[in-house]
Amino acid sequence: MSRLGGEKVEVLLSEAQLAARIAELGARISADYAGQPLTLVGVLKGSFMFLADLARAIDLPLKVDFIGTTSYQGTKSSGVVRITNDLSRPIDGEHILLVEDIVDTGLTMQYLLENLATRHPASVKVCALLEKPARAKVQVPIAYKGFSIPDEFVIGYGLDWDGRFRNLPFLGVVKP
Ligand SMILES: O=P(O)(O)OC[C@H]1O[C@H](OP(=O)(O)OP(=O)(O)O)[C@H](O)[C@@H]1O
Ligand code: HPA
Repeated sequence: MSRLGGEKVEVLLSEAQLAARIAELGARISADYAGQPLTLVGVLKGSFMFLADLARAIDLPLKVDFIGTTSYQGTKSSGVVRITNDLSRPIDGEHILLVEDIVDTGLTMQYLLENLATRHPASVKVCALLEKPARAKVQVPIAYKGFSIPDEFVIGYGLDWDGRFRNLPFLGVVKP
């Protein structure tokens, strides 16, 4: 049995498409933050693979931290965002780039932007690999966006369905 666990999965974005776009995002971020102290904050768990690739595409002396959130059961947002792991240290005075796998309803990012603002960083911006505009419940400013995707529940490249499929190297959709 493969990492697909017997499910039929259609490729939405291939490894090559993801890599090409992440290289572009990394080059833009490198230019925009040149000469400034940058901290990437990965939103766990879904962003772990994107953050690993994005960090290597940024040619700056950056720092990395993580914050864990959860709000989904299966394919449904509960609407309640909970922090499961907090940042490891204070961020006052730092330029923070929140690195997120997907902005779907936008509720997770809205919560995090409000929460981090209370910690007095120099700036906070969002880098999201994916955005699902059709499902937005709140508008979130995404400074660096990889792809807009259709209203389908996607898996792979860090994103899960009930905890599974995070280790697919591409982004896919489960087919019935
Ligand atoms: O815009 P939203 O509707 O809030 O959805 C986006 C969030 O949902 C997923 O996280 P999840 O809560 O499933 O936790 P996980 O990252 O551990 O899978 C995803 O990784 C985002 O953080
Ligand atoms: O489409 C999705 N897939 C996986 N996790 C998610 N969290 C929000 N939207 C999604």
